[in-house]
Amino acid sequence: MLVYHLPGTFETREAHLDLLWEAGATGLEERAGLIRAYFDARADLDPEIADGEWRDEAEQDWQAQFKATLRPVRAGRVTIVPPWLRHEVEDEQVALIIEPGMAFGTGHHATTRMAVEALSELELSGRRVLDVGTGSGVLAIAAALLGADHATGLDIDPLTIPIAVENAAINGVPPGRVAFAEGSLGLGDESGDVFDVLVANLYAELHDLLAGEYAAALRPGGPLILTGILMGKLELVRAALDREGFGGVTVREDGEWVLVTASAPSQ
Ligand SMILES: C[S@@+](CC[C@H](N)C(=O)[O-])C[C@H]1O[C@@H](n2cnc3c(N)ncnc32)[C@H](O)[C@@H]1O
Repeated sequence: MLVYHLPGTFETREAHLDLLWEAGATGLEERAGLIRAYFDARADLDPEIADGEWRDEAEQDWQAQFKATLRPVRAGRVTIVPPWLRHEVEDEQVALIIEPGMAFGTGHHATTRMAVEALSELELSGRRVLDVGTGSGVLAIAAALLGADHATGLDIDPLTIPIAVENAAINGVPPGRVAFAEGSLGLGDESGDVFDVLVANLYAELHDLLAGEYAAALRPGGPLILTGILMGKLELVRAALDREGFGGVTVREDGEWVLVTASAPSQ
C-alpha cells in the first residue's frame, strides 16, 4: 500500500486535496492534521505538495487499523456497512454492504453519503441510472437496492470494476440489474444510451468538462446528482449547469463538501 503523507493546515488543505486527486490519488483520508493519499504508484507531484513523505505501508496493518474504525453510515433510507456490521442495520433501513477495499466508496466520505442520500430521495422504480466514477460501485448498487430497474457504473480505473462487481454480488443484486464497465462519458465512444437519473462523484473541474455529456446522457428533465465538489468550486459547477441548460439547481453541504442536484434540459 503506497501512501503519501502530507502535513496540512486548514488554509492549504483544500488546494492540496485537489492537487493530490489530480496527481492520481485513488483515495484520500485525513487523520490528526495529516492527509494520507493512497496511490497505485509513485506520482510526480506539484511542487506545492512535494514536501510530504512516501511510505510503503504493510497492507495488512493498514487494513486491520482501517477496518477497526468503520461504523455503519446512515444516508437517507440506506445504511452503508461492511459485511461484519450487517446485523447493526435497523429493519426499516436498506442495508448496503460494501467490502472496504482499494476502491473509493466505503460510504465514509461525506460525498458518498450525500449522494446515497440524494438517490434515496428519488422514486427509482422503473428507472435506469448511470453512475459516472463508480469506484466501489456504491452508488450504482444503492440505486439498484432502492428499486432502479437497472444501474450502470463507469470508471476510468479498470481496477475498480471487479471490486464493484463483487460488491453487487455481496448485496444480492443480480447481474441483469447492474453493470460495470471501464470507461467514462466524453471519450467519444458513448453508446448513445439515455438514462433517467445520472449521479457522479468526481470533482468540480470534471463536472465542468462533462456537463454537456451529462445533458446528452439524461432524458429531458431527468435528475442529475453531482458531488465531489469543494465549496470553493461550487460556482464553477453552477456556471457549467447553467451553460448546458440544467434547471432547478439545489445545493447541500457537509463540511467543506457540496452536493448539487439539477434537472436536465427539457430537450
Ligand atoms: C471520488 S471516487 C467516487 C467513488 C464512488 N462513486 C463514491 O461515490 O464513493 C471517484 C471515482 O471516479 C473515477 N474517475 C475519475 N475520473 C473519471 C472520469 N473522467 N470518468 C469516470 N470515472 C472517473 C476514479 O477512478 C474513482 O474511482
